[in-house]
Amino acid sequence: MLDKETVLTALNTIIDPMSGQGLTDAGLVRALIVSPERVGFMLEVPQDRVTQYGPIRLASEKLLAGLDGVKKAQVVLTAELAPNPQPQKAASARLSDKAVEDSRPKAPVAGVRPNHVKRVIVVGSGKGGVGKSTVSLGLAIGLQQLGLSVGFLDADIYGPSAPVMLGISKPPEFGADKLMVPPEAFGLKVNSVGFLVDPDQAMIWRGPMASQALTQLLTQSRWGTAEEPLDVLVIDLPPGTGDVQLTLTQKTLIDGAVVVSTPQEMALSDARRAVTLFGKTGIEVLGVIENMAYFLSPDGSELEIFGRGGAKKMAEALKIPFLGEVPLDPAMRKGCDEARPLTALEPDGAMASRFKVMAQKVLDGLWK
Ligand SMILES: Nc1ncnc2c1ncn2[C@@H]1O[C@H](COP(=O)(O)OP(=O)(O)OP(=O)(O)O)[C@@H](O)[C@H]1O
Repeated sequence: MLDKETVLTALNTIIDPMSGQGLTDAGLVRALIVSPERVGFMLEVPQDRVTQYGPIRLASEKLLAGLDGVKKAQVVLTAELAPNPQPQKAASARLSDKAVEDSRPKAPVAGVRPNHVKRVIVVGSGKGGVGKSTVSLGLAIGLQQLGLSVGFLDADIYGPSAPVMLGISKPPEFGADKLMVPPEAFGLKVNSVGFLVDPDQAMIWRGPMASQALTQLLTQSRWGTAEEPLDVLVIDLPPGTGDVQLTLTQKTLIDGAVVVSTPQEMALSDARRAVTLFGKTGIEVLGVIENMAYFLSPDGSELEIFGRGGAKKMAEALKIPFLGEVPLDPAMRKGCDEARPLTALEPDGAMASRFKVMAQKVLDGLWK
């Protein structure tokens, strides 16, 4: 089986035109993924040099494709972080149908990206209790298992769950730079509104107070450094489409959103509202996930307890990607309650594979 060392050594034979060093030594090989399905990395270069590196991208892809045992090679050319503030991404061409006008990303919104974070995604749901936090965490772990550095911000003021799901009891400490240092759990950098306040108090926060606390968690946490920026920050939003979600999505430069729903019509109509909210704030919806799609019974049959397929149909109707379904799995519930996330503990298990596939789709949407 091919390993990362071999790939890095091979890539070092390609010379970076700027530094004269091999690509690996020059630090240009980022987010390297070596899996049985594919080998790939992000070639991260200064913004004004992107065109110059086109041939290097092609040469790297060709080299990877020629390595023994590689089925698919993919090199994504990306510009280094620009200073804040940056304009929000332009509207997506995919949401063009008149019928889904409301869910289209509108005019670009200026927002601030947290320092040293390359991409920010939000995970939302219209309705509470659909498993948004469970799915957000699964996606964050999936992205990390694909080789990225990942942060997880639990912004759910109505029910912060990261401290319990990940077993973190101590709030973050402050560094010399007066920034919060997010504690690490299962390879993720984690911060949560639950570390700042008693959850019972958070429930009764008025909109502006809650928004301010969330902005603080976002911008005053040391997610990454200039030398080691964070690849992706996953934000678990509070359920619904109220002021808090609106303010957060307007003030922050967000690269994409994922919407979680269960199959029932009630949950779906709320999920549609969440898609609309993202559209209004100029955020591209990277996809929809159907949680609790079915229950796999011990005899192997798939029981569709809440119905199945509604989220996929909704995604098709709104012309947004469907990322996949997550079955009801008691081991998943138990893992969350006991701070033993199933997909982190069983990285080769069926549930982890499912989340890796969805994380890959998110990744493809973020770095297209
Ligand atoms: N696919 C699943 N299989 C089994 N249990 C699940 C699954 N998804 C979520 N759960 C369980 O359902 C409960 C609610 O999930 P979670 O807290 O993730 O929902 P939420 O949408 O974030 O809720 P809230 O809106 O209250 O923040 C939790 O006990 C969780 O472990």
